[in-house]
Amino acid sequence: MQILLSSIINHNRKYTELGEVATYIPELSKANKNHLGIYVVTLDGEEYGEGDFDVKFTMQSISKVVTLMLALLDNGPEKVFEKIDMEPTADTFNSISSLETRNPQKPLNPMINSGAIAATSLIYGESCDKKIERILKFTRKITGNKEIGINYDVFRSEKETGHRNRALAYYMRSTGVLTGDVEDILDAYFMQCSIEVTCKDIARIAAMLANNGILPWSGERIIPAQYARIVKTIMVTCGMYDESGEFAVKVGIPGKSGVGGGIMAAVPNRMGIGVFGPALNKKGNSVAGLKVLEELSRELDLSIF
Ligand SMILES: NC(=O)CC[C@H](N)C(=O)O
Repeated sequence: MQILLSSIINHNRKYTELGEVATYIPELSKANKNHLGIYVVTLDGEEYGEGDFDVKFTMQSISKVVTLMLALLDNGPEKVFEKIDMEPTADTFNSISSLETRNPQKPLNPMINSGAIAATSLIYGESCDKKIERILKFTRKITGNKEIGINYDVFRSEKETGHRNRALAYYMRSTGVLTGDVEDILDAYFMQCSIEVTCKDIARIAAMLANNGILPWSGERIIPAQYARIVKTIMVTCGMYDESGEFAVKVGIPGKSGVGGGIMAAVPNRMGIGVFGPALNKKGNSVAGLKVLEELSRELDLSIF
């Protein structure tokens, strides 16, 4: 496995040249576009890291999986899916149009920004501080990494420039999807996106999902198997935004990407994978990260289809 991962990282690094680091959140533009790393956690207890697997990056949209799990634990699936739909979209992750044209009362799914902001609003805790404290605690528990925290430079950068998310949130406030203080909900959303991790951390979250909600290394149940199934299904249909179809065909693993360059992939009953490469394609997914997962899936026959 180590040799395989090393060769995959080495010959896919050239693809980092084909993408660009995100600049719409100014702080993210400081990333090194040539970084590429992978970490694998198998369910029988083996771990492998290659390339830039220990470089820190912010979760960005990968955090949407964490907050969906917590929203499910807090409210149950019925209440969550009364507020947020579970339908894929062919629009971009920050699209506004579908909110009005499809169903003003329901963002399309929890993996795009509108649905994720709604999911964050459902997390128990009357203020941003309370919600984020619980999100951090939950993330530390799943990853086993007590050091996990927020990159406040990225948080401030997004808070200052996140007008599009602000537009989505105020629109949802007007249609009753959100209740309460919109800025406070947005702060919680921007903070969850700014949680700093490495490939290892997201591989561990993926391993728990791959293991149907149980931490493979301790046997501790984090979420019911039914919630793990819901989350993995939504990752398949919506996790790579408007590239989810192509990802399902080429990689075939429940995955979730973020504009920080991370991709988290949960191979049911086999392994959790964390990939990092901040050079992104036009859809906001890691260019070389996709290539790495495509090759690994082919080599180890990981597609669930
Ligand atoms: N695709 C992403 O990773 C988007 C997350 C980012 N924080 C945003 O809201 O725009």
